[in-house]
Amino acid sequence: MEVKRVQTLALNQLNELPPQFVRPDNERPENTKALEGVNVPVISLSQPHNVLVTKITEAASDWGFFVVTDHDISAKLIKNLQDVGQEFFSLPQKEKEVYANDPSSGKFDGYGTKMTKNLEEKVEWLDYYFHLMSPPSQANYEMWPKNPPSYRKVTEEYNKEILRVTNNILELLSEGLTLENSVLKSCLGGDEVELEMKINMYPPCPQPELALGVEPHTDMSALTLLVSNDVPGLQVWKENSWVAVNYLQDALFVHIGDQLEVLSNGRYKSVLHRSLVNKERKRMSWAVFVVPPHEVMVGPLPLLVNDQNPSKYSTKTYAEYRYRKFNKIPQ
Ligand SMILES: O=C(O)CCC(=O)C(=O)O
Ligand SMILES: [Fe+2]
Repeated sequence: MEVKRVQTLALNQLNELPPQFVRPDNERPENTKALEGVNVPVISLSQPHNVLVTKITEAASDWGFFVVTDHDISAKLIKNLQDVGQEFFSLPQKEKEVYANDPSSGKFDGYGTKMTKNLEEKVEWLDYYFHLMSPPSQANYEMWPKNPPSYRKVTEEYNKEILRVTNNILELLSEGLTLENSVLKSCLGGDEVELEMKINMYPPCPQPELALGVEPHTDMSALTLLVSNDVPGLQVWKENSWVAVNYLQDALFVHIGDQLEVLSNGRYKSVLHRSLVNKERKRMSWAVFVVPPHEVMVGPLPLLVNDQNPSKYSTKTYAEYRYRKFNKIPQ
């Protein structure tokens, strides 16, 4: 079935947002404004180890979100990643459609646009590109963009760097639970841990106050590490309000996802977040989801469960978790 892309729709210079994108009153950005004067935690990875563990642990418990600086991923590499992603989305529509995915038949990799499942469900103002990056033995390079030609080289390099930062953050978060620093990584499959890339492309939107880029959700990953272009839009939920995440050049936006909330038995919070869109400018973001292989069982770590802290979550394979989340079946 042919899918109408948001990018194609946006090219028509619409004055009005088509009705399938118009959110109900209580979801509209104009009625759910972000708190002023509150800022998300920003954490430099180059500070003394003990301070770093404390800060990351606090941010993961209080916010489920933090911004990371001094991660040593070069500005040049981030720029290259953004360039190849932008170049892909600038290709003629026909060339992009070659990579079209089809989630309804289990083909998640490729170029996609989320569609309504029923009449009430509103559509998000974005197109995306999704593919597995890591481990290399599992990646299906056929489903990676072949144009621009440097897409693969740049993305493989970014994959290596993001894996290094992921390992570092997982060690710090393990220590924050007073566990050996290797524990969280091994719960996620050790060297088999998977990294998925999702490039989000939010075209300029005629009435951004009525629409959402991505609707409120928590990520089903363990961690998500995201960079965006210089158009702000991400908001995180904190104590009953939205808090806008300011753009910070070359910083990584780190989200705690559902799998770390489960493993930590609720000590770390999977952050509720959403993204807004912009009237004049396109917004783009590059989200890397850190997930366990599908067959890995994930549940609260036995060391964190005792009489005072009974288990709050059931243990199941990541595949089962994912299936339930996609189909909105309670976990
Ligand atoms: O674009 C963003 O900043 C957020 C995207 C997001 O939450 C997601 O892709 O899961
Ligand atoms: Fe997300």
